[in-house]
Amino acid sequence: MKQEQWCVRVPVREGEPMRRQLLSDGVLDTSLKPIRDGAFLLFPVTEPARGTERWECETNVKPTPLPRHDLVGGIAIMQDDDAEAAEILLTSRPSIHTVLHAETPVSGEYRTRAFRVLAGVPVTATECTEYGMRFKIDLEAAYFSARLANERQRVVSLMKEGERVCDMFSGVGPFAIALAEKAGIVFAGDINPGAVLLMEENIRLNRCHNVIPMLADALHLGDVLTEDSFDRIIMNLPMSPVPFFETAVRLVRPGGTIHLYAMQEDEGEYREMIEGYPCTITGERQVRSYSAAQHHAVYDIIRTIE
Ligand SMILES: C[S@@+](CC[C@H](N)C(=O)[O-])C[C@H]1O[C@@H](n2cnc3c(N)ncnc32)[C@H](O)[C@@H]1O
Repeated sequence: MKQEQWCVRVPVREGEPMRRQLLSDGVLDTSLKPIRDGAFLLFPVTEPARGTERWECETNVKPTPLPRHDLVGGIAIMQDDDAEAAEILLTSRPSIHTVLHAETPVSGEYRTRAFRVLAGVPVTATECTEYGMRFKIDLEAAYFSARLANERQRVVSLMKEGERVCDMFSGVGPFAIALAEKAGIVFAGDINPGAVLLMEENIRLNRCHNVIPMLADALHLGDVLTEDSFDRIIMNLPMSPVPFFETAVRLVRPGGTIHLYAMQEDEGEYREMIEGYPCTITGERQVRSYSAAQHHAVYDIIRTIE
């Protein structure tokens, strides 16, 4: 049977890194095998994005297509409430211990979701690895997205050794722990006690002696941390960053950088707000698509040297 499929094309020698990246982005269609086309490999993906193409394939479709899912550590998350499909998924992927159905979208102050167990071990906790780091997570207790793995590495690549960093909305600590590799010190705060507990475990697990976890409302960080002292600020609360931007500008030193994450429909939606401060935007890029209308964007911002 012939069918059309969205694929990402890469030279064969770049196949494995691309497979890992697509897997960590949660877009690799694991129900289909990669396709060899001369010197290239085509990886079937579950959603079209920049750089994907339509490809007609006929011979490599496995008999039972797997249901669509996101993978976080040993947990598969299905949008469909289909226990039969969940069992198929569980039995065909030995690394999956639990299949969950997301009953609500990401919501509330803690940015969490409610889940129901469809198959496997009845837990919402798991461990995942990202660029050699290990993270304990509990999907119902605290936010975590594996789709930001490459973005965290992009920020690491921009850093100088010994930087003083503040992660204002750190969750279970993936940014703080990734950046700790180069930073002198990272202050990492979150308002969710469950997230801070997991962050403490992850700091221990990854032996990051330079990360200071804090149970803190980001609005008040300016009262406890030294103003004008940070080389870099991470602001990953993309649904509502505006009330916190003033604090970020207070904390960062002149010439230091703020990475502001924001959910937006059109490019440049936050430019006017940012330009109301003594700041210069040095870059704006799309990190990932979020829904048909919105994408998760990052603005790289430098505090102006007056
Ligand atoms: C989108 S998550 C980002 C987590 C983490 N940076 C990551 O990439 O996985 C936003 C986090 O901000 C936290 N949060 C929400 N409001 C906050 C506030 N006023 N102060 C501190 N943290 C807050 C939530 O609990 C949540 O863990």
